Amino acid sequence: MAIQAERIRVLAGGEPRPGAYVLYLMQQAMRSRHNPALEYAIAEGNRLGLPVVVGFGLLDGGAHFPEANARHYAFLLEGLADVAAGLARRGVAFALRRASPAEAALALGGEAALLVLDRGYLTIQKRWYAEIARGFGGRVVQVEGDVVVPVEVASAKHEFAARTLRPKLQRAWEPYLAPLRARPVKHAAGGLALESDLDVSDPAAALARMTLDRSVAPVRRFRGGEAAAHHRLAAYLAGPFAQYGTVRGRPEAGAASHLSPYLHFGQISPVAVALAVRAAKTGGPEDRASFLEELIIRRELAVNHVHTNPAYDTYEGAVPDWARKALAEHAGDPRPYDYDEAALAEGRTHDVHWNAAMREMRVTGYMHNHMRMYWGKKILEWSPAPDEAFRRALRLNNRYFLDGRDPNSFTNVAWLFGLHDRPWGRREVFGTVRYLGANTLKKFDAAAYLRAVEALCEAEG
Ligand SMILES: Cc1cc2nc3c(=O)[nH]c(=O)nc-3n(C[C@H](O)[C@H](O)[C@H](O)COP(=O)(O)OP(=O)(O)OC[C@H]3O[C@@H](n4cnc5c(N)ncnc54)[C@H](O)[C@@H]3O)c2cc1C
Repeated sequence: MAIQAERIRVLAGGEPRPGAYVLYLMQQAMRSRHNPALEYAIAEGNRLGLPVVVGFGLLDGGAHFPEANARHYAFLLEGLADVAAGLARRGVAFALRRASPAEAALALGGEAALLVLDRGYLTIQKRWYAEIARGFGGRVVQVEGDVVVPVEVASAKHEFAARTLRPKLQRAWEPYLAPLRARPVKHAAGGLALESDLDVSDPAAALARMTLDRSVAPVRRFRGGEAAAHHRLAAYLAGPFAQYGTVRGRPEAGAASHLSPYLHFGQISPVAVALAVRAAKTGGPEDRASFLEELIIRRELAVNHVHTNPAYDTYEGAVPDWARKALAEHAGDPRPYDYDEAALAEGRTHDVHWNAAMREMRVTGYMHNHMRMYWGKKILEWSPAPDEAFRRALRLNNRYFLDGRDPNSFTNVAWLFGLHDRPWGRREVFGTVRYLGANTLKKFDAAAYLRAVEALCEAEG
């Protein structure tokens, strides 16, 4: 199947110039399969009689993502080892530069006939793409591969809630839910002498060579890379998926896919996941519909939010007026508990279930959606002010979750404070913003959840 035209945007026009290769600067879609930007670069290379080079810019910790730490970099480097090996098998070169993505693109771009980009939606990513389009001096094409429905096709405006985006996505998605053929590479890159600044074939050694925050350790629970992602997807569809429709809200039931870290790092394509879910022999219509609701509608609602609201990472910019007003009216209410951020991060509250959720996140890098909602709502309840609660929730989210710093992170943290939601009954601290209390814990086997967290944390050693 060809790459849909709506996925392709020309950021800098003109014909390809004379050059030694087609350069694809990989930034969002860190995979060698089911990657429209890569397939586009290969098709262009074949047409122009040129090999393809995949460039990657990697900066030491903190330079652009202050919350990123050894946990995230370990996962990313495991992914890059897979990428480099997968590309080599296809005859595509891989060159890593210890530089920002924009600097890497421009450094490797001197000999490129054409530059291809993939697409993410965070402000920092948009800045890189603009810098590249300005600085390259030739044709730059961006290919959007980490959403099912291209963001501008889905909606031209900031959507009010899932219910307003859902019909638009459902009307639009069919043509985009199509498999992507891996094109044969006609001009292998074997003859190009391009060294990488960091050898990613041994991810642990590469990690040791980087300067970064090591206070948050890599986890055993998730191994990075497209091979691990596809293995996890296959195992999931063979078993737990069959219960998704009925027990997806139960954190202890094991019905979630745990694919979010792979989706965040672009190690698996959402289209490939959706197609596999549709084709799965297990599960019924309810499981399929429920999973696609989360994977496409909720996930792409988050993309819509960060894409159309540049202030997505601030309380003032991301939380709707009605909710900020309601929270301000209750800013003076006494808090039932008032913890500082260290007490929260270390899971030292009066609430054993909350502490367990925080421990699961801190030690293993993941938490079930149901517990994330409870976890975040309590941060609002137990912090001195809503804007401070927003910053705390976001900092903890992005520091400990492997899937942190994602459009989903910013959007779901803002949801805690009323984004994409409606007013509910008024109560202390929350005003008319939705409250979650002890009842949340009665909807599943909370004791079993505590045992599961204990086992998961023990397995981390
Ligand atoms: C306070 C809070 C913070 C969150 N922070 C993050 C975050 O940092 N990164 C992140 O990826 N998700 C975040 N989420 C959304 C959601 O909890 C996770 O995506 C999900 O739990 C990941 O687990 P899974 O892959 O096993 O999900 P599954 O249940 O297997 O779902 C499949 C996929 O659908 C998408 N999805 C599921 N639930 C949601 C949702 N509520 N919103 C948007 N997409 C969804 C994800 O891509 C997920 O991988 C947060 C939710 C809340 C309430």
